[in-house]
Amino acid sequence: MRYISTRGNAPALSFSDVLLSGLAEDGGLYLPQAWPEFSLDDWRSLRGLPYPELAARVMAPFTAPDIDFETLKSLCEQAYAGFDHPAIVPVTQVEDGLFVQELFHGPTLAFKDMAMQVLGQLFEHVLTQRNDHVTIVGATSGDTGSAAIEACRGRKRLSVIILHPKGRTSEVQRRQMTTVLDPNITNLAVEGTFDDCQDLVKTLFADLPFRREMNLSAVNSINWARIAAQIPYYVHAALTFGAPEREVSFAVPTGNFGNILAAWAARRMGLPIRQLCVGSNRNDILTRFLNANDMTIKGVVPSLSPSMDIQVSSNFERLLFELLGRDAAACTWIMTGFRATGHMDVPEETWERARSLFSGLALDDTQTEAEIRALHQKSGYLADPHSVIGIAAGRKFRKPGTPMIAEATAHPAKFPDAMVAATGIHPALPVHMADLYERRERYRTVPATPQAIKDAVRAAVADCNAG
Ligand SMILES: Cc1ncc(COP(=O)(O)O)c(C=O)c1O
Ligand SMILES: N[C@@H](CCOP(=O)(O)O)C(=O)O
Repeated sequence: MRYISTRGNAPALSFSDVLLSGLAEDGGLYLPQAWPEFSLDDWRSLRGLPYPELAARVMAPFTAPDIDFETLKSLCEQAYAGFDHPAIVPVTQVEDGLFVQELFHGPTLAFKDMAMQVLGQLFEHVLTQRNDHVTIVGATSGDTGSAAIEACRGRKRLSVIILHPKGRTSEVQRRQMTTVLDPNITNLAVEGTFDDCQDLVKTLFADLPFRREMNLSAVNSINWARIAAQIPYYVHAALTFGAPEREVSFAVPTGNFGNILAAWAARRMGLPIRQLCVGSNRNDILTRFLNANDMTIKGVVPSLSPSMDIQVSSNFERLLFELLGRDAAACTWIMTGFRATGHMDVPEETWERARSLFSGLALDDTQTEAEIRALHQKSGYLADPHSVIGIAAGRKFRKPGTPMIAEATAHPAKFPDAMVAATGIHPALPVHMADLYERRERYRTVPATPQAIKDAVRAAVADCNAG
């Protein structure tokens, strides 16, 4: 498979090159040159497979010919070996016609592990083949960072620098990152929001001399490999409910638009998905867009679901490119205008196309807390402040006869304060994290300027080489 940029001005690359480069050199995001399409029989042949094999079969068209199927299968088996549930992505019913697929059974208790554990294996495999080293610079609002750190710690061919917004993650999320002391891991607490962190990462990638000097790579969902590894769980859930003979719908708590874009990709590959429901918190730009074609940045406000405190949803660009009929010039024009003005001018017919498939619901903190409490009282299910927003969106938009599957993206133990406030229950951390509050932390606070981040990246790589 070859990949093209949404901005149309970067060379087409193979999977391995896309994995290592992350963002396209023209500032765009990579997408497959042609979408693989699975036949009804292809979908049926995946039924009953162990999750790692299913994941490899779904990802294989994206990674070929660079990675052969047996290698990919073995990498997926290693990636999911440490998950604490035999089904990897178990599904539970919470209400009539409303189900929850739990994506938080990996080492850092969030859905990011689903892709990041695979990425860790892929990086190791490709870099060993090429005898190369990359510097990963990533931005996190709380979960990507720890998942990336866990997947990459101790790997000699990777230096990892993670930017988190200072004081805007939960304490568990911060400690999951800052207590990892391996020499190839650096944590930067940035004086700004997640959007600032993400923008700084993109600025570093746009500085081509720096990018080449440091051999920069990405672990955020701007890296296509992340999206590719998030598609299989939608396939797994749909097959469980009778696909391809029966349609299903999904509801996804959404921030950077990566998770729900993976669901859209599964649909584009032929999986019968009826509706895609976006759940937002007070940072409701996506819901405002879907409801009123109002994609205007209003500034990020802290919420009970910090990982979704995002206003610039990077992966929306991939959807936009597709909805525009892959018109890279139009996509570039709209994205450049968005960056300059903070308002995205989406043509009416493009918006209508988005609305025909996606619906959006936003909950503020009071509503989120009430939803956690009500769901727990009615069904006994304890959902974290992110997952519950997806569940509420699923309930609102569910159509009779079509199962609605809401994605549970984080374990409630990552957000104890919100859980106690809503239910009085303090969910326990798993045994491997039981001493998290006693572990030593290491991070540096930096201003939100490109120069400060560049200096910190150079210093981190030099330290790593010296160590
Ligand atoms: C727990 C949790 N839920 C939801 C989201 C939003 O997912 P996405 O950014 O893929 O839209 C995130 C962060 O990305 C998250 O960490
Ligand atoms: N919510 C994320 C933000 C980054 O999203 P990504 O999927 O693009 O890595 C986080 O928890 O860091």
